[in-house]
Amino acid sequence: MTEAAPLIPAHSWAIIDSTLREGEQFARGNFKTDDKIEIARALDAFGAEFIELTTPMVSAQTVADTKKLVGLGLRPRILTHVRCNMEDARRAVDTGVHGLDLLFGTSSFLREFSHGKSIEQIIETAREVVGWVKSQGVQVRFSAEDTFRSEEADLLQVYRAVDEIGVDRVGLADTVGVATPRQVYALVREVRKAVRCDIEFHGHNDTGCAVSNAYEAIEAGATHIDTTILGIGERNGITPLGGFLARMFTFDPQGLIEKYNLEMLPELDRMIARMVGLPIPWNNYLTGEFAYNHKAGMHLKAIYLNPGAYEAIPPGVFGVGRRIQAASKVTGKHAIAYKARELGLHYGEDALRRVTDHIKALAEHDELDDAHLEKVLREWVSA
Ligand SMILES: CC(=O)SCCNC(=O)CCNC(=O)[C@H](O)C(C)(C)COP(=O)(O)OP(=O)(O)OC[C@H]1O[C@@H](n2cnc3c(N)ncnc32)[C@H](O)[C@@H]1OP(=O)(O)O
Ligand SMILES: O=C(O)CCC(=O)C(=O)O
Ligand SMILES: [Mg+2]
Repeated sequence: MTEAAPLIPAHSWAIIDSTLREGEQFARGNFKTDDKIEIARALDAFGAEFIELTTPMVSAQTVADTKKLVGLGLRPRILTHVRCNMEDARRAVDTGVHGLDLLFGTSSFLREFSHGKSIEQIIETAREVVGWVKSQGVQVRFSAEDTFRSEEADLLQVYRAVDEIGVDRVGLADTVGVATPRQVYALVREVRKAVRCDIEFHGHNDTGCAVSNAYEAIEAGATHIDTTILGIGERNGITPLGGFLARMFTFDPQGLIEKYNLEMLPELDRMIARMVGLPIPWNNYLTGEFAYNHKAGMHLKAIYLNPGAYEAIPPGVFGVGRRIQAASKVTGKHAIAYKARELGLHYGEDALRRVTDHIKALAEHDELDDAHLEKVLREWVSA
């Protein structure tokens, strides 16, 4: 019997990691040349398909860093994120990057308060800029910034036009993190019907939907997802690499294992936490301190028999360990018996009930660590 094809095969989408672009817009993101090299090399070792860099318009240092990163000859394709105008495009192509991620705001907010251009002017400018970038043999993506507060008719007009001009991808950006998963699915579906090129999704996390929105985008036909390590970015950030991988792992575990060096995730998260001077959040996807902490008696009974009973994703695949917290007021006799057996101790049924109740009572008042639990278990046997 052949295995059923995965619901969403891992080879149907790629990661554009924007830690070195969106991540530089994070409150504490201010990467120096050496940091950028370390991040880019780590993303290469991990297997990210694309690395997006901040526009070279920022500074001479950014131009120099961009050239240096391109010169490393890494496997991920190096992209830079630039406004849709000829000056920025020329400066970007001069750095030797493999692709330009162009953007132009299409919502009334951005047309009125940012660049002041009409939809017709946006298309006219895109024609000139995209045409020129393509003529230089460089990949190009065109994104409608603030997509989900733009008029659908305007979006389709813009996307169809840039598709005809010859972009490699169009981008949908949930710039203020307002889109719902259903909206993302519906709009990507419409865009999928309207263009032949690839489709990229960039989602902010203001309303907590960045991972689900990225997933819905893929389900609807998107081919590229923007992530950053730990989700760093403007305000509270974008789709985190780890959260996105956790989501996608459940559909095609083997595909992800073959595509990426998943065991590197804790190292990537620690690297960025160190560089931005913040701890990894305790509840972070996969790598948070308590992401694999098991505590309740009912859970522990089953976990000892088969960890899959209370884990969607085996932690070892992502280089993470599990923690069994057996000594608490919510523990149960199976967990205590298991802990005792590990110490070579065995209790009859009555003794097990009594020692379990004793531990639960102690834990009502005090935090019990493993050493304290061991002491209680040993004393109970000799008492
Ligand atoms: C949602 C996002 O994350 S979008 C990406 C945001 N990234 C960045 O801003 C990159 C870092 N930015 C910078 O270093 C600077 O903003 C620069 C170098 C790009 C521009 O700096 P300045 O010339 O000082 O302009 P400033 O930042 O104040 O204003 C933005 C300018 O970009 C224009 N602009 C905004 N969006 C676009 C666009 N998509 N295409 C072309 N021009 C645009 C605005 O109209 C404004 O131009 P104006 O001076 O003619 O009014
Ligand atoms: O270029 C894009 O698609 C995304 C730009 C961006 O960071 C955003 O809109 O939040
Ligand atoms: Mg963004």
